Amino acid sequence: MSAVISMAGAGKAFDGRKVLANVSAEIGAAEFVSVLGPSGCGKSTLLRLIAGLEPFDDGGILFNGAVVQAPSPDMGFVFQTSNLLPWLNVRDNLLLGVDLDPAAKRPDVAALAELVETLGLTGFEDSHPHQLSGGMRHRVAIGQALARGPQVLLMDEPFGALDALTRDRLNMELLRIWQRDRKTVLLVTHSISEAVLLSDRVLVMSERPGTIIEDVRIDLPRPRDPSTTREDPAFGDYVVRLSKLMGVS
Ligand SMILES: Nc1ncnc2c1ncn2[C@@H]1O[C@H](COP(=O)(O)OP(=O)(O)OP(=O)(O)O)[C@@H](O)[C@H]1O
Repeated sequence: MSAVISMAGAGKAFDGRKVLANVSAEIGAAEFVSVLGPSGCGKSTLLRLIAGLEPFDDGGILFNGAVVQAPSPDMGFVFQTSNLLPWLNVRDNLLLGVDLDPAAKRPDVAALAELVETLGLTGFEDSHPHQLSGGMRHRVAIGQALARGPQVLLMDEPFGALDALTRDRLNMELLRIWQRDRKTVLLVTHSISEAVLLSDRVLVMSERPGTIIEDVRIDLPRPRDPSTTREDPAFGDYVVRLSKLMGVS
């Protein structure tokens, strides 16, 4: 496996308090990896270190073999709360990150139409955020990250605030995009079942200072689908195993 993201003994402290300690893991090309861990263990911080939004203190974090020192256009970031600007329509919101970054390549008309189609937003290009459902707004936020054509998608609890049905739908759309484009995805989630449903591997973190205590490979057949995959007894076994590791069963 050629590592796209490689962490070796990475650590981070804020105001002298250790948040992350000795984090080591490798994430390969086109892998879908989720991160689970107790609240406050440093999951968002870890994603921000990988994204180059925050410097790490100890160890190393490499992206395609180079030390991460600053954000890269090859990494797209989807935050917990979306970054949509209310006065811009869907099209302009999708292009926001590209337009703000002189190094980013603007998708042409055909590529933008394809992105809108992939996101299920065709016909809503001229709508403004207040005219969209919560799920649609989340899809625009994912689209903002995809518009730059990144190799890696870093997602920080992007579906946390959504109802179960919308969450299932967006999970399926995410899997479809991932399967089609073979992107590397690193997803922070609080949902054990979401992590099992989507991932090739689940990294389980300890209490703060967070470190990776388990790397669980999810050997469920693909393509996956919420209803059939959840009926697979192996799915339940993974959920039980991860719940035990998380101390919630
Ligand atoms: N910029 C910062 N300055 C100071 N402390 C910070 C900063 N960012 C995060 N922290 C602290 O680091 C710890 C880890 O925060 P982080 O958001 O990474 O955890 P998390 O695992 O993502 O939490 P949650 O699951 O609740 O979203 C928390 O105690 C938080 O207060």
